[in-house]
Amino acid sequence: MATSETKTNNDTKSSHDDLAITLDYPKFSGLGHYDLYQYQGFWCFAKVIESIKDFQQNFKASETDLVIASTPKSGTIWLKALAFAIVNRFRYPCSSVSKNYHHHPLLTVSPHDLVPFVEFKHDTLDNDHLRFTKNNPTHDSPCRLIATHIFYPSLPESIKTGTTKCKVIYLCRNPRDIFVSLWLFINELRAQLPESNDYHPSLSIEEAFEFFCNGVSVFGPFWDHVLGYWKESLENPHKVLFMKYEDLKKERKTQLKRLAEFIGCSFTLEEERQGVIEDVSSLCSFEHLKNLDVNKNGSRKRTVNKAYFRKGEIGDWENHLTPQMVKRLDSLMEEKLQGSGLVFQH
Ligand SMILES: Nc1ncnc2c1ncn2[C@@H]1O[C@H](COP(=O)(O)OS(=O)(=O)O)[C@@H](OP(=O)(O)O)[C@H]1O
Repeated sequence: MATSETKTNNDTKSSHDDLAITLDYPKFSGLGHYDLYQYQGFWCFAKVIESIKDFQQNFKASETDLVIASTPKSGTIWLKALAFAIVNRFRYPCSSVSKNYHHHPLLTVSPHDLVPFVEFKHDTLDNDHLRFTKNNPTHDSPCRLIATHIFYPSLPESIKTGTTKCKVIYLCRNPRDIFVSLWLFINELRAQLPESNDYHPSLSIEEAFEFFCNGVSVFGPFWDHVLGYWKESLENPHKVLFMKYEDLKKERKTQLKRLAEFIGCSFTLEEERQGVIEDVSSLCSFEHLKNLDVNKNGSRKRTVNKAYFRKGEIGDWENHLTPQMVKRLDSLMEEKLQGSGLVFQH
């Protein structure tokens, strides 16, 4: 690893530690790289709490805001790309034969920078990372897009209960694949840290699984995360759209139409005829995004962009989980989601 990267990681870690000293929240150190703190019912990093408080206290939702919410590793980066492509399609055409196609921001900027997480402000390399979200909506781009992993009840009041028509799109994924993706991602982050006496090269799947099942995961417990948004989507379907990674994979066109309609910029019949939905889908496909230079070779402060594009498949859990793990996770989910009507496909 390059010295400058090591220094950045050290700096980031020590600033997390400094802040951590002042925190009065339940703490979990088992992940081995950064401690997790339990804030308003979910587990997250110290620095994130600072940003969340800022978001909760100072964010004022406007009519046209669109909040992309998700549980980590559910394909957030994909939904960010899709939502960005859909709301900006008149300004930035998605068809590769259009003469303006090469100016499309998704070709050169990570979706995580185009639609930033409000809680990861400290992790961006770009001081002006909110430049796209700051854009006032125009007739070309009807929405301001922001993203978050925080629990539904912790969203700012102006998003949840304000008189604004601000909308929330939630993405989740089956817990078996979420767990595997998260475990491998944590190990990817750990691999980028410098070695030290108390540093373990990787977190074993058994350890990580135990933590996950006990509810200790980044922005977990997983089941509380999904249930918060699920219940709100049932009570307030015009406010919260609940989407699943598996549906997006299997019924791409139907789900993109559903997404655009919810946002308030449905595809017209003429657009459908011209293949605009397919264009959006191809622009944001796993293979296409993964192979763009920015997503292959670019990086953020703590993470290389390629870590967000691993396999992009349904069912990779089969390569990692034992039958006993599957059984335990399934019965845990059955117990936690009982009576909610929420089910996952694997
Ligand atoms: N375009 C596209 N299509 C399908 N799947 C995709 C796409 N882009 C990313 N991915 C897969 O999504 C997983 C990363 O999830 P997140 O973006 O939610 O990660 S994060 O929470 O922002 O860290 C991660 O899943 P796994 O491959 O299973 O680890 C990515 O590979």
